[in-house]
Amino acid sequence: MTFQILVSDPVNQEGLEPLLSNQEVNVDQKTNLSEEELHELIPQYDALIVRSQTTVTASLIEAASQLKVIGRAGVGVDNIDLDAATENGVIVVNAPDGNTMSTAEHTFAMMMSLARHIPQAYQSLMNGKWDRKSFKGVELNKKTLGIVGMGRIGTEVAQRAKACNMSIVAYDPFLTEERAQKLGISKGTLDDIYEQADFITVHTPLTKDTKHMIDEQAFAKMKNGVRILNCARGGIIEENALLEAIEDGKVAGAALDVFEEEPATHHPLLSKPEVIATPHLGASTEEAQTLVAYDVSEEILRILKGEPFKNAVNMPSISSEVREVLEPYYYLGEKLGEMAIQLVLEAPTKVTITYAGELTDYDTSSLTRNVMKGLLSYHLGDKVNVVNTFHMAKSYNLSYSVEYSGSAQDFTNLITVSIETKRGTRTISGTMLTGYGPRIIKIDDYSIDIAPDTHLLYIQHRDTPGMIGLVGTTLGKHDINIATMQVGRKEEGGDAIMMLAIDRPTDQNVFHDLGLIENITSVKDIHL
Ligand SMILES: NC(=O)c1ccc[n+]([C@@H]2O[C@H](COP(=O)([O-])OP(=O)(O)OC[C@H]3O[C@@H](n4cnc5c(N)ncnc54)[C@H](O)[C@@H]3O)[C@@H](O)[C@H]2O)c1
Ligand SMILES: O=C(O)[C@H](O)COP(=O)(O)O
Repeated sequence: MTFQILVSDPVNQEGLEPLLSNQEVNVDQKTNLSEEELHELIPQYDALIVRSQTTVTASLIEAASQLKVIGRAGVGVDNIDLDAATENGVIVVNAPDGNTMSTAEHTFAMMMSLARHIPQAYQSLMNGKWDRKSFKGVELNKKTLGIVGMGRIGTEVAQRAKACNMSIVAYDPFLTEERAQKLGISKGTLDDIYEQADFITVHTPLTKDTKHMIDEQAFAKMKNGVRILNCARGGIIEENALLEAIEDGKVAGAALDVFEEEPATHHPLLSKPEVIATPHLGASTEEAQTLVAYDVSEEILRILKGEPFKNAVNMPSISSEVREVLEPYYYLGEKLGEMAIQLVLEAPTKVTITYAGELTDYDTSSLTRNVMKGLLSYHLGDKVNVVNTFHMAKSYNLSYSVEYSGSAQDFTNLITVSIETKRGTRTISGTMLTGYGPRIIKIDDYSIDIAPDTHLLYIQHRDTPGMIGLVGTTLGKHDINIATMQVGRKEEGGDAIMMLAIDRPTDQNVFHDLGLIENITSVKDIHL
C-alpha cells in the first residue's frame, strides 16, 4: 500500500527527504491551493503537511475521509482545528524544537533593530539621504527586558539578553522561582513586567487566555517610552490598542513579525515610523526549515507505519521509557476491551479499568486509550482510534474511570476491564506473562488461562461429567478444530465456563447443536 501525502505549504525539500526517498509513500507538493481546490483534493490523502498558511478547518477535516495525520512543519497549530481533528481521529503532530533558535535570533535581531532604528535608517539612506540626526537610538545595556512566556523561545531570548547585560523579569504560569534563579532572571507578574520593563517581548501561544492579553489597560500600566515586540502570534497584542499607544507616545517603538490577519500588507500599524516589521519570518532560516520539515516527515512516517511517535498535539505525549514499558500491554489492553464488550448484551453505561502490579508505577493513560479503542471499535469500526476514543465514549454517553489496585493477585501485572450495563457488571482480566505473552486469566469469577486468539468460544454450563467430551464431539462433527481449551468453575457441580480457541469461526449450525447439549446455558463466539 502506498500512502498519499499532500504538502500544501512551501516546505524545505531537504527536510522532506525521509518521505521523498521512501517507496511506501507518494508526496504531492501543491502550494497556493484555493479552499475549494483543497476540499476537492483532500479525500485521497492519508497525511497533510502544512506550515501556517493553510487553514485546516473542521469542514476540510470532515472531507478528508482517509486522513490519519496532519503534520505542522513548525510550532503554532492555531491554523488547525484541533477539536475537529480529535473528533475525526486525526493525529496532529508539530515540530516543537526545530525553529526555536531561529525565532529567538529573529526576536533579538528585531530588538536591536528597534533600539537603533536600523530599518528606518536603511530606508532613508536608500532614498538618498545621509540623515544622522533622526535615528538616535537607545542601548540594550542595563535596560530591563520583560518576557511574557518562558517556553523554548522565551528562554533562548532571555539567555541572549543576559549576554547584552539586560535585567530580565519574566512571567509564565509554569515558571518556578528555582528555574528563574537558575537562569539568573526575576520571576514576576504581568504587572511587574508592565511596571519595570523598557522592552517587552511576548513568546506565548495564542490561546483564549493570551488573546489580546496586551490591551489598552496593559499599555496604560507600562513605562512611558516602552518598546514592544511580538514574534509569537498576531493577536496576543491588541493591534488597535498598540496603534493608539504609539500615537499617544506611550510606546516608543514596536517590532512585529506576526499579525492578527496575515498577510498584513496594508495594516495601519505599518504606516507608523515607530513600527518595524517582518512578514512572519521568525522560523525562516535554512536550518530551522530543514529541521522542522525533517522532524515532521519522520513523525508522519512513524504514524503511517503504526510506530510510536512523540510530538502529537491532540494527544498527551509520553516519554520513550514509559512507551517502551507499555508497548507490549497495548495489544493486551485492546484485546481485553474487545472481549469485554462482547460479553455484554446490553448497552454499556460505565467502564472501569483497573491496573495492578508493576503497571501502577507508570502513567497508563495511553494504555487506557488502547483498552477503550478495543472496546468501542468492536461495534463502531475503524472510525474509532486512540486519538478520538475518549471523545467517542463521551458522545455515546459511556463514562469510564481508571483505578489502581495494590494487588495483582499472583501476577506481576494485571489489567481488569469491567463493563456495567442495566443487567449487571461483566469483568475480564488479563496479564502479560513473561515468556508466554498476553493471557486472559479471569472472566467474571472464573479463573482461566488462555491467549487472546482470533476465534474464541465462550460456553457457560453446569459442571457435570462429560461436558468437555460432548463439546469436543460437537465441534468435531462440524469440522472445527480446537486449538486450546480452558475450563473454570466456582465449585464442584456448580456454574462453570469453557473457553476454547478454535481454528475457524463458528456458524448458526454449530450454535444450534451446542445448544442441544444438556447443561449448556449459553454459547458465545468472541472475535478478536
Ligand atoms: N514568528 C515565528 O515564525 C514563530 C516561530 C516559532 C514559534 N512561534 C510562536 O512563538 C510562540 C512560542 O513558541 P515556543 O516554541 O517558545 O513555545 P513553548 O510552548 O515552548 O512556550 C510557550 C510558553 O508560553 C507560556 N504561556 C502560555 N500561556 C501563557 C500566559 N497566559 N502568560 C504567560 N505565559 C504563557 C507557556 O507556559 C509556555 O512556557 C508560539 O506562539 C509559537 O507559535 C513563532
Ligand atoms: O509557529 C511557527 O512555527 C511559526 O510561526 C512559523 O510559521 P511558518 O512555518 O509559517 O513560518
